[in-house]
Amino acid sequence: MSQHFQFQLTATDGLARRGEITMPRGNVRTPAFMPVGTAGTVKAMYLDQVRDLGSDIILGNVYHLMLRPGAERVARLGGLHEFARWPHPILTDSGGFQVMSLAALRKLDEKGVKFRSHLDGSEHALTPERSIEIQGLLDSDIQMQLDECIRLPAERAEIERAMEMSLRWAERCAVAFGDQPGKAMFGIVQGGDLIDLRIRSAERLAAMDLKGYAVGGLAVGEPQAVMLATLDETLPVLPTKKPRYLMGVGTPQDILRSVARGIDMFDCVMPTRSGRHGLAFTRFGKVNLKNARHAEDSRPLDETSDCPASRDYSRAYLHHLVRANEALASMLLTWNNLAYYQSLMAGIRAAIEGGQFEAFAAQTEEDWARGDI
Ligand SMILES: O=c1[nH]cnc2c(CCNCC3CCCCC3)c3[nH]c(NCc4cccs4)nc3cc12
Repeated sequence: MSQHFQFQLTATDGLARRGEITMPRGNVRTPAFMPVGTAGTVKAMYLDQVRDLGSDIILGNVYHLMLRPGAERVARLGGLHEFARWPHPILTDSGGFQVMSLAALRKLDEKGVKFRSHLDGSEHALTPERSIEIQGLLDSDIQMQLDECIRLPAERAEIERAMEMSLRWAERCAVAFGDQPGKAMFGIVQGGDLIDLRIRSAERLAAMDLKGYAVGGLAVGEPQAVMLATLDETLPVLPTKKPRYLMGVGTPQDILRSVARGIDMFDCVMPTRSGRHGLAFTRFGKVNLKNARHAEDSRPLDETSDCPASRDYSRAYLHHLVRANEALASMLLTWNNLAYYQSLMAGIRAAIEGGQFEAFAAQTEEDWARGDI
């Protein structure tokens, strides 16, 4: 623990980095996968389980929490850590991305974004200043700037307008955040799939000397090759000694290939959301437990796992639970999927420490290629 937000690189292997973020509430081993804890909970999990799987940090969601129960109410109740009984680090998003994908009747301009709640139609406004204020009320350890993420494909003019506005919003967020030694505010690189705009965005954010940098505007419909090529061009422009966070990514393969390019932090709804839809991630690929072929398969998902959900329950039972739409299906498959993601991250961290990352990545991808066993 440290009273200040600090990031140390402890090993590198090619462009892959092993590091540690130290904060007052605890340390985050990188490369790190951050489970999505939307409204102060990782759906279908107890947070003690999430912790026991090796999660050092979870995500909190401004959009949901500002609408319900409200940021001021969470603050009155002691902040998000106290409210959700998660005493470890929390990274909160700005709320902007979800406004653009969930809210009704949105109006976005230089000031910020006005929208109506998808819950009760009430009017709300998110400005850079209000987003940082809300993240402060939640007592978030790592706060994200408000940005505008453009879905791809898009016209250059549109991508440039959103990228430039996101840079101005980064400045406003940095001013609103001020100087909070034990916390961090991360900027977000935008620029779509246009390399010159990506470089301009990264250079201007690097000049702001922020405590960490996210790469946004990816995993929004572009091919994986475009995402990876964008990382190849963007990451060299960002400071080496600051954490890099690739937002919304991704599949196990996306994670491996992004770590290989120098990404330190990931968040993705995939393991939790797909677990609720009957999909299991295993070392040998994905298993769709809705499929009738599992109806009499007495094997567990992975007998070598130390996670009970992966080791102790037959696929036949899991198939039955999924077909019966039982709550236990979501619980066991979310548990399995997060266990798999965190074991992948632990393997990645160990491989970088041992200078074996390339071999680890190749073997892992080969295991998946064996397909659905
Ligand atoms: O530029 C971006 N700026 C801000 N957020 C982004 C996000 C959301 C990251 N997860 C937030 C979580 C906060 C807590 C609740 C859950 C989300 C992205 N997600 C994706 N792809 C995955 C996608 C998911 C859905 C559509 S694309 N690309 C993203 C790009 C940006």
